[in-house]
Formats: sequence, structure tokens, C-alpha cells
Amino acid sequence: MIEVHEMSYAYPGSKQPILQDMNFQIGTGEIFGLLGPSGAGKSTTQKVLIGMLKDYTGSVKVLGGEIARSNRTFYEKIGVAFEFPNFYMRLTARENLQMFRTLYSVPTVEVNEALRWVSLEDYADRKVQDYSKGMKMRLNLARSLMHHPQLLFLDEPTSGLDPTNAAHIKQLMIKQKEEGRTIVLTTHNMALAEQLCDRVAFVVDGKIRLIDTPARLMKEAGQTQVEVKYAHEDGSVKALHVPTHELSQHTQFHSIMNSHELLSIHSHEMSLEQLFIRVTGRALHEAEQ
Ligand SMILES: Nc1ncnc2c1ncn2[C@@H]1O[C@H](COP(=O)(O)OP(=O)(O)OP(=O)(O)O)[C@@H](O)[C@H]1O
Repeated sequence: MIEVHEMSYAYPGSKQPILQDMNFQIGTGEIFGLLGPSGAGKSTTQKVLIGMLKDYTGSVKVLGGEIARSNRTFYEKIGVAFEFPNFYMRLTARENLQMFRTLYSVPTVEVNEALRWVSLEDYADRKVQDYSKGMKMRLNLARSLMHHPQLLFLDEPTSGLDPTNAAHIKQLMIKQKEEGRTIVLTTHNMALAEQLCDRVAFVVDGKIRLIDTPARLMKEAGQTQVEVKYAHEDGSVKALHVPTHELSQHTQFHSIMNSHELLSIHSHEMSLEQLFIRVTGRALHEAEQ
């Protein structure tokens, strides 16, 4: 479905390539997650994959052909929902989708049906300018699915959604996968990646550091780890996480055990998020660095 070989990309005018020597394949029916902190290059990678940025080096084959040479029919086979959708704000959701439908030469779903997919049927006749950010995102997802694309590119598909709507969108993605579609998504959200993705790629500074299934990643990094909560000198509560097998050699752990008031100790499995920090040395969200 997608084959990327030694792909690098530099934005015009920038000296350094933003993406460097990327290699990966995505199979039909897979949900593939590009995970990484802000500025890692996830969106740029997606823009190369959808043919928006064609001046890459290396090879990028999508749906059988080199993407730099793709033609209009390619866009009838893919669906794209990026974070900032381009809607006609003064038109209603229904009018917007009707307008987008006319752009396709392939069969498209009825507008009401598309709105039902994302639970917006009751707001069909409201102007998009009066939609919340989350509603616009859902409308954008409906737009990207209207023409039954084989391949979907989603940028942060659940960001900004409340838990109910996020769960609904997750179900919609699972349904798309069950119907045989391939999904490439970007996210900062490790929980989403764990729940949805068949495989994930850790992207940092424009490079892919690791690709695997969430289950295998967690098994390999695996083991359990111990979380120690202790009282810090400044009065705050601090936490330290140590893989169980490193406990006997872990100097900081021993120092805390000997010199601080311990509030709790328990063991749990390492999350994908903690694994990301271990593998890349970087946090997914700046506040955690
Ligand atoms: N049009 C552009 N021209 C020059 N540099 C750009 C352009 N767009 C993005 N960049 C730079 O490319 C790098 C990667 O950006 P990109 O948007 O791909 O990251 P990201 O991982 O998707 O981040 P986020 O999670 O915040 O969306 C950043 O350093 C960004 O500043």
C-alpha cells in the first residue's frame, strides 16, 4: 500500500532536511501511527505521502506508484483529514458536504449518512462558523470519508474531542479498518496509539527511531516497572519510575529509599508513552521533559 525507501525532505530555503532517510512499509488494512513530539516531522511525513510535498529524495510509493508522479485519480482514492479543515464557514455543514461531493467523479455517500457517521446529523443545518472545534474536526472526518477512500490520512484524529466523541471516532476508525481500509494517523496520544494502531513508528527530529506493534514494543521493553512516590525536601510529592530488573543497581532508587519519606511503592507495566521516553530520550509533551 505504502513503500518508503530512504526518503528525505527539506522545506524550500531550509538548509537541513526536516525528514531524514525514512524507511517504512504500510500494508493494506493496517492502522499505522506516526508518534512523536511537536515538530518531530509527523505532518511533514504525511504531506509527502499524500503528494503535497513532491521535492523529496529517495522513493515514496503509494497505491502502487511513485507519489511525485501521481495524478488526479490518486486523490479520489485517498481521504485526508488534517487538523485545520477548509470549510466555507458561512455555509451549513450540509451545504459544505454537498459542495465537496460534487468534486468527486467516484460514487459518494449521501450527506445525511456521512453526518450520521460522526454524530452530526442534528447539526446538519447549522453554519460551520457556529460549530465548535471538535464539531469541525468531526465534519472534516466525514468529508474525508465520503468517497469511500482506500487509504486514509488523519492528523490527530481525536485531539480536542471529549471522551464520548473520541470513543465514537475510534469506533469509526475501527469500522473503516474492518471494511479493509488502510489508515495512517499522527498523534501525540500514546493511549490512542495503543488502542488503535497495528504498528507505530516513533518519530523524533525527522527520523524514525523504531517501528513495531504496540504489543511487541511493550513486551520487549517490557517487564514491569516500579513507581516510587516520595516526599521531596521542598514539600512536593515526587515520583520515580524504575524498570524492575534495574532495581538492584539503581543508585537514585536506593538513595531515595534511604533518605526520603516513602509515600507509596507499586509496580505496573510500562506504558507506550514511558517506552517512547526511554527509546528516544524525549517526552511526547513538552511539559514532561
Ligand atoms: N512550511 C514549512 N516551512 C518550513 N519549515 C516547516 C514548514 N512546516 C513545518 N516546518 C518545520 O518542520 C518541522 C516538522 O514539522 P511538522 O509539522 O511536520 O511536525 P509535527 O511532528 O507534525 O508537529 P505537530 O505535532 O506539532 O503537528 C518543524 O520544525 C517545523 O517548524
